[in-house]
Formats: sequence, C-alpha cells, structure tokens
Amino acid sequence: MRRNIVLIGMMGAGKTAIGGELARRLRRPFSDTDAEIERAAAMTIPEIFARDGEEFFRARESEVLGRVLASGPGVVSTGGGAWLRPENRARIGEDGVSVWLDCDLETLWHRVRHRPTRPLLQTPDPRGTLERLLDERSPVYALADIRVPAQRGDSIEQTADRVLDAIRAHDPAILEGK
Ligand SMILES: Nc1ncnc2c1ncn2[C@@H]1O[C@H](COP(=O)(O)OP(=O)(O)OP(=O)(O)O)[C@@H](O)[C@H]1O
Ligand SMILES: O=C(O)C1=C[C@@H](O)[C@@H](O)[C@H](O)C1
Ligand SMILES: [Mg+2]
Repeated sequence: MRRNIVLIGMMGAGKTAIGGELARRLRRPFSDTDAEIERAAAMTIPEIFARDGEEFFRARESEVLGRVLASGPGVVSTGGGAWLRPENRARIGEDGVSVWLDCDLETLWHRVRHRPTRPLLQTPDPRGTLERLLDERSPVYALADIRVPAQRGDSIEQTADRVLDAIRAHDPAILEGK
C-alpha cells in the first residue's frame, strides 16, 4: 500500500520546508531523515561525515528511511542522496509515492551557498560541485513517480499546492487513506 508521501531531490530543493508544510495541511506525521539521523547519533551531519565517513552515513540513512516508512502514513523528507541507492528507491516504492522537487541550479545555489551544513559542498569550487551533482543525479531523480517544478519564484505554499495537485492527479487515494 502506498501510504507515505516521500519528497526527493537536491539539497536546497525544499524537501524539508515543503514536507513540513504538507504534513501540517494533511495532518500527518512529518519525518525528515537527516534530522532523524542527527537525533539518533546526537551529532550533526557534518560531524557524522567527518568522524565516520559518508558510507556510514548512507547506512544510517537507509535504516532510518526504512523505519519512518514503516511507521507511516506520513510525509517523509529525504536527504539529497537517499534516492540514489537502488535499495532505498525500492523501499520507497513499496510503501510510498515519490515526489521529485525539481529545482534549477541558480535557485539551489542561492539557498545553499552560505550554509556550512552540507559536507558534500565543502570543496574548492562548491558551485561547480553542486552543478556536477545536479547533472549526475537528475536522471536518477527523474525515476520518481511524480515531478514537481520547485523554482525560486514560488512560495513554499505554492509549491505545496502543486505537490498536492500532482498527487491527486496521480492517485487520489494517497491523500484520502489513513
Ligand atoms: N519557495 C520555497 N520553496 C522551498 N524552500 C524555500 C522556498 N523559499 C525559501 N526557501 C528556503 O530554502 C531552503 C530550502 O532548503 P531545505 O532545507 O528545505 O531543502 P532540502 O531539500 O531539505 O535540502 P537538504 O537535502 O540539504 O536537506 C529553506 O531555508 C527554505 O526555507
Ligand atoms: O545531497 C546529499 O547527498 C546530501 C544532502 C543532505 O540532505 C544530507 O543528507 C547530506 O548532506 C548529503
Ligand atoms: Mg532537508
């Protein structure tokens, strides 16, 4: 049963912000896998990357994702890399509808450039890194059930409206089911 609404996409696309808005509107529990990992580890994501490495983080991410999907129906915001692992995509497909918040490079860069909270962007050329990640990942994000454009001109409320319209068009039962 496709119970959960699962937001995927690049860092800065708005998964956390839009996910919280959707959960409030639908009165469903909201989970953010990055926040759950930080809470369980009592460390920030940059600290986990620095101490234990990306592979360790990815393993925790898959565990947390499985746990929050099983506890649905809810709204789940994933970390930007979660959808890239085939096992995570399969798990999301079993228990949720995947929604790609598709955001352009300029908007992403505008949102993430002043934040030191994304370890993958701690490179000599963070904008170039962001662009490369966007190019590499977009074909994989495109495997999501639903794509919603999420550009800078749109408010969080407008993008949340678009997500709900797109889910309704895809399968209205997702919004009705408890
Ligand atoms: N229209 C908008 N849609 C989404 N986010 C917006 C919008 N306008 C401003 N923002 C801000 O942009 C930032 C979006 O980042 P957010 O943390 O939601 O992205 P994310 O996809 O969860 O990234 P990550 O993968 O790093 O967790 C937030 O600070 C949010 O408040
Ligand atoms: O895009 C990514 O790979 C990441 C995005 C963030 O949400 C965090 O999950 C972490 O910084 C990695
Ligand atoms: Mg987030």
